[in-house]
Amino acid sequence: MFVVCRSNSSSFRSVVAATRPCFSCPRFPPLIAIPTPSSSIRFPPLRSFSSPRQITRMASKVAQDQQDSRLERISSAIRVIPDFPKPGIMFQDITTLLLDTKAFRDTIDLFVERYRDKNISVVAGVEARGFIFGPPIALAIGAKFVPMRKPNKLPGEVISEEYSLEYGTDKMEMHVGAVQPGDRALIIDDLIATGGTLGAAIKLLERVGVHVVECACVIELPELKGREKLGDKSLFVLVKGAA
Ligand SMILES: O=P(O)(O)OC[C@H]1O[C@H](OP(=O)(O)OP(=O)(O)O)[C@H](O)[C@@H]1O
Ligand SMILES: Nc1ncnc2[nH]cnc12
Repeated sequence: MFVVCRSNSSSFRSVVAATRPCFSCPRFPPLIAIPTPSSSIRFPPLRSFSSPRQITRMASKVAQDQQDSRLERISSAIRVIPDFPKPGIMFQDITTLLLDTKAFRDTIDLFVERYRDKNISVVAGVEARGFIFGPPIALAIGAKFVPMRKPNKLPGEVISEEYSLEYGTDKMEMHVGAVQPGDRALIIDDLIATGGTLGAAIKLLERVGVHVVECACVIELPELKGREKLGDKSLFVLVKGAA
């Protein structure tokens, strides 16, 4: 699995190669502190920085390393289950990510850091797993949360859009009146595979005059070329997995 922070519309990209075995949620063994006699401690020489630019470069390297370590932790916390829900599917299970409070918080923080200054008025979450990540992001950036639901779940008047999936077909519905023309939306889901789901969400929102600023997912399965279904819409993902 690749740890990646990627948007197809910007140069924001930090990639660290990492592997993620199936079935497990591996953790690094704890570091063991070995007592050292104080007389033997050797400190590296202090470096002097000759220009503010060098200091800025150091600071951005530190920020980059912190981001990469967050992405690695998120990647490691996602479990992969082969042959679920049917043979040939490598199921990316985010429930293990939710058990890791640091990785879950980092996931939300990375999205909030990206979207808090983008003037987003609606976070549209796709059922079911977009309902997990969407609301905390919406609250943090001061946007309303709108659920994009499976058919016959919403009680009010709905508009709907059919779409095809990696394993079947489905329909997505949204309440009439939940969004207004001119709203600026972020669409959030846990994963993009073939892109059918996000494509349907974009269509639903655009049909009622909403501007979709970006789609965001925790995981992308690049082999399935889901990005191609999004037209010119930008997609931001944290990690990539094998289909
Ligand atoms: O890019 P696509 O090929 O459209 O697939 C991605 C969608 O598939 C999964 O949901 P699923 O349809 O399995 O529904 P669930 O979250 O309710 O289980 C996933 O959570 C995405 O919503
Ligand atoms: N491989 C996969 N893992 C989890 N959710 C999915 N939705 C579509 N493909 C999926």
